[in-house]
Amino acid sequence: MATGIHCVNASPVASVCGWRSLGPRSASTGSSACAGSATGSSGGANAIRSTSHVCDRVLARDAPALNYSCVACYAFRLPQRGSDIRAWSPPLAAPRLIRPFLATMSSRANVLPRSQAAVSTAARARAMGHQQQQLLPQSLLRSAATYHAADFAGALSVLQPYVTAEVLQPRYGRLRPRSVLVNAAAGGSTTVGSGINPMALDDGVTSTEDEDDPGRGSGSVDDLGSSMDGINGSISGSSARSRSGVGLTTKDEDTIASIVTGMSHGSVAIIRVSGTEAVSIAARVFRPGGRFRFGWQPQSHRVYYGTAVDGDERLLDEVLLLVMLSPRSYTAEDVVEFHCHGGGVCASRVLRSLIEAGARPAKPGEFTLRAFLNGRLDLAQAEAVMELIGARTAAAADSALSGLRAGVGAAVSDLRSRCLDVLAELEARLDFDEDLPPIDVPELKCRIEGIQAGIEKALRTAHAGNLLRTGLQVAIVGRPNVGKSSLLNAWTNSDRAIVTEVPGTTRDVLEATLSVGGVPVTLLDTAGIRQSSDVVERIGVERSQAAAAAADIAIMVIDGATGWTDADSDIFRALWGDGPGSSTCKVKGLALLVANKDDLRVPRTDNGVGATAAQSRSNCAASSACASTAHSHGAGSGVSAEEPPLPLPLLARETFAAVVRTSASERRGLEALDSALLKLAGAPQLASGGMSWSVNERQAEALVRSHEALMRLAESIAADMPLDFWTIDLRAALLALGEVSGDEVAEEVLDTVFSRFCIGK
Ligand SMILES: Nc1nc2c(ncn2[C@@H]2O[C@H](COP(=O)(O)OP(=O)(O)OP(=O)(O)O)[C@@H](O)[C@H]2O)c(=O)[nH]1
Ligand SMILES: [Mg+2]
Repeated sequence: MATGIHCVNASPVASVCGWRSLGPRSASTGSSACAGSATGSSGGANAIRSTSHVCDRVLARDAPALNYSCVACYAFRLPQRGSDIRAWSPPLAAPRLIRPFLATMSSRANVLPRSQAAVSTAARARAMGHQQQQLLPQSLLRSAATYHAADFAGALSVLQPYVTAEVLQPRYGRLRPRSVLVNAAAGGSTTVGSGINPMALDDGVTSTEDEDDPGRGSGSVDDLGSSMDGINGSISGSSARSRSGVGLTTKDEDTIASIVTGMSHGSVAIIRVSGTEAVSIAARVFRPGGRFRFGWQPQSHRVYYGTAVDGDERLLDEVLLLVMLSPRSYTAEDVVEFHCHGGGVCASRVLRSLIEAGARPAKPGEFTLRAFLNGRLDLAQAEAVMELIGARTAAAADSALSGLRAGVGAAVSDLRSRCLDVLAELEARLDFDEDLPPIDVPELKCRIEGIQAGIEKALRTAHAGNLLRTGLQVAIVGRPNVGKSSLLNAWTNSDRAIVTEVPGTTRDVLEATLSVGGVPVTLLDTAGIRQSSDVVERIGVERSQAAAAAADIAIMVIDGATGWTDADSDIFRALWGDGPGSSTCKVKGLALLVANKDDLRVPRTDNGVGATAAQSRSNCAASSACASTAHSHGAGSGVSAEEPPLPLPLLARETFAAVVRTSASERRGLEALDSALLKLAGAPQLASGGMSWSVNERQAEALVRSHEALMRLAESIAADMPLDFWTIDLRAALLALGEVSGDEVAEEVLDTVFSRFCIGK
């Protein structure tokens, strides 16, 4: 026996798993007199002595059996010896930190001498599915927090039986948190007699209730979450209190309510109520109809018909009530939804009545925040919810859905766990250098490069993801009458813009939206640019130039039948050129050239006759008679590929990334325009629907930091720096990866993320 950590080994569950054998010298060294039984069964004073002992050993790094506690200290940010234990609050998203803990456990088992049982425990821990592991965190964290009030050895002693019990118990429903705790306590953990009884803080879910309630103990995954909630609730409250007064991310016990369907004039409006009091508050407002009129005991995932009333029993609306009890709800809390008549008035009245009955109006993003804090979603998934709600195209929604289904989180968790594996190996060398074979540096480098490649792969999704989220603003500019408004109408398949043969028809900037290969595009039709004495037209021209300068992509339209003219050169000089004639509004973004009215162009022949003919017809370019004649001549397909290149001044040729021939009146060349736009925007694969999840700006920034830290690590390895330096960079990489999923994230970041949500989300 080495330390208080080994107290757990005495627990029936843990000893079955061979936990004791994980430390190489645990059985033989006998380096401490602080046996397990002393920590747990003899109560507070011994526990504290034991804790000090454990701390000493962690700091001295001389106790092999404490490797796991090092990892847990790191994962749970347990305080160092001497720090005020009361100031500790678990990291906000610590629930998911247990996964790295498990991963490390596994990798330790790979590098350290161990028993066969330990290997199989570790292997099974690794084999545990993502969802199962997600169930562990909250209860572990919160239980750990309770025990932590006494000492962190106690906290770890709670973690271990959970982990081992989870490994051993494929049927989660058979596992009762209380019984596990009792096991831990009986096995010598610090709980009993430590002065803090975690059950005393319980939200009233006693083990008897758990045992008796078939709905909560039927063995499903959800049921475990439910039964653990009693424990969870207690510590969440205390940890929340310790963070009180800070931003939105403070988890509180209020029951919140909000209209979640917006105030539009739909036929149905939904009000969501979430929190421990959701059912009782709803019961004060809801009057069931039919056979429930004389007695109503709401059951989860049932819909009830009835009415909503105010405090004076005045009828507010006829409603449907949907009950979703914890943890099988969006927030993992008790949730009740009122489905009212739409139109705003009914829902507002019912919401007011719910607030009078004790609910608090939800803040923006608070439902999703609770889902995150309760371990229902990771941070990347929470962000995906926001993206899904705000998606403007089907491709953007698909990408958000893919993120919501743990796309980003899973990929980053995998990278993180690989980082932890490497870290575990390095730390093992720091702890037991003399016992272990030297590090295989080429193999280590290879693993680090693999992680970097994974980060780079995730980063490659950032640009296309950003395009899907924010879309593109595209301004159409050119001289009057070249067909800008016609092009906007044809492209958006609408009659949005007025089209006439009178030059100067469009006077102001006009907007229309469309999806180009899944990218939401905002098209801006502008007034034709020319010198004018008309004050209104002059203002219109100024706005055209400003729109072109501000857009992501400027499309300059010319008359494809006449080709490039001097008037086009003037506009080009004004928008792209320097010196005389250039405007103050310069186009800095990307540029395309569209040669419209291609139906009027006479194809060039080898002797150039066509060009002359087209030139001679330029005066009637706008007339429909000419258009039909040109068409009968079999004007081009709209794509310049098989056509001779359009003669352009050198500077223009260098400025425009592509030249596309179109006929707005015949709706030709629009696919070529789509492709050119996507290619220019850097997302050609979007057109083929080849986009799944993508990282957003915040996640990309964290991934870049992580990549940089791994680069530094590679440099440290190349420079043959001491191992300690390697671990510093590796920890930095881990920290940055943890920010993506929210495993390790500052409260301010959470506030920023969730404040972008709107009310009711
Ligand atoms: N034959 C032919 N005529 C076109 C085409 N596109 C536009 N036109 C005609 O050209 C004329 C001007 O079209 P608009 O779309 O109003 O041109 P605009 O560039 O918006 O003009 P302003 O608003 O004055 O700047 C109309 O008579 C259109 O029918 C085309 O592709 N082929
Ligand atoms: Mg126009």
